[in-house]
Amino acid sequence: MAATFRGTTPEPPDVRPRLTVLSGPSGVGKSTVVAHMRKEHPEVWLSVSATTRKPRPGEQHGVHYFFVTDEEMDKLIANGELLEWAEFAGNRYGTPRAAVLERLENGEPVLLEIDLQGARQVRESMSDSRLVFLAPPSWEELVRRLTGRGTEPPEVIERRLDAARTELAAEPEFDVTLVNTSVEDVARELLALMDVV
Ligand SMILES: Nc1ncnc2c1ncn2[C@@H]1O[C@H](COP(=O)(O)OP(=O)(O)OP(=O)(O)O)[C@@H](O)[C@H]1O
Ligand SMILES: Nc1nc2c(ncn2[C@@H]2O[C@H](COP(=O)(O)O)[C@@H](O)[C@H]2O)c(=O)[nH]1
Repeated sequence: MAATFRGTTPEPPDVRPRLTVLSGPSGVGKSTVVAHMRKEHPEVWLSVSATTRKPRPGEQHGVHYFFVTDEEMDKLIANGELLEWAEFAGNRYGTPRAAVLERLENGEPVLLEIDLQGARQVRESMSDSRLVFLAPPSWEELVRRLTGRGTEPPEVIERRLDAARTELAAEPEFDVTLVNTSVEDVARELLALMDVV
């Protein structure tokens, strides 16, 4: 486990946090790690976000995201239905509040995969949450992964890399950093942090 952790492994908190936030720059591998983890541990509940982004090939409404219009997103925000929301690289994203609170009330492990702005909002509103930063092994590898995924045109990749500079500088704000060198190792470490294994 020590191979992937950076910095000091935190002391266990007095009360086990049940809400885990996974954040990190676009393309670092958040979705890949979460998918790997949930293949063997489907009991880890991942919040499905709402977004104004258009679906990528293969993405399904209600599975990967709730794909909404700008007007629908306006309403979700105005009605207080989002636990947090942010604009990221030209699109808006938000976490539906009710589903998260319901799972937490049932004592289920809950995972959010969101950007830095959202992570900061959750830290303010849910003080017992644990914030995990997923870091790339290097800047060059991050660029390679984001470009190699082939889902965004060059100008969107540039916007995401601009955001990545800010996100990487915010690493010290997080409780734990995991370096995504190996998907299997990070998935195992995340499960351990969530007390799932
Ligand atoms: N440890 C790894 N080694 C090599 N490639 C990886 C690793 N983890 C993820 N990848 C690859 O990097 C690319 C980006 O991964 P992924 O889409 O999971 O990133 P993400 O952080 O969820 O991005 P976004 O925030 O844009 O949604 C994918 O092509 C994925 O296969
Ligand atoms: N603040 C929030 N950020 C979110 C949410 N859902 C996803 N995200 C983050 O947005 C970027 C881009 O995602 P992509 O699917 O378009 O590549 C990435 O960092 C996600 O983690 C959310 O509900 N709130």
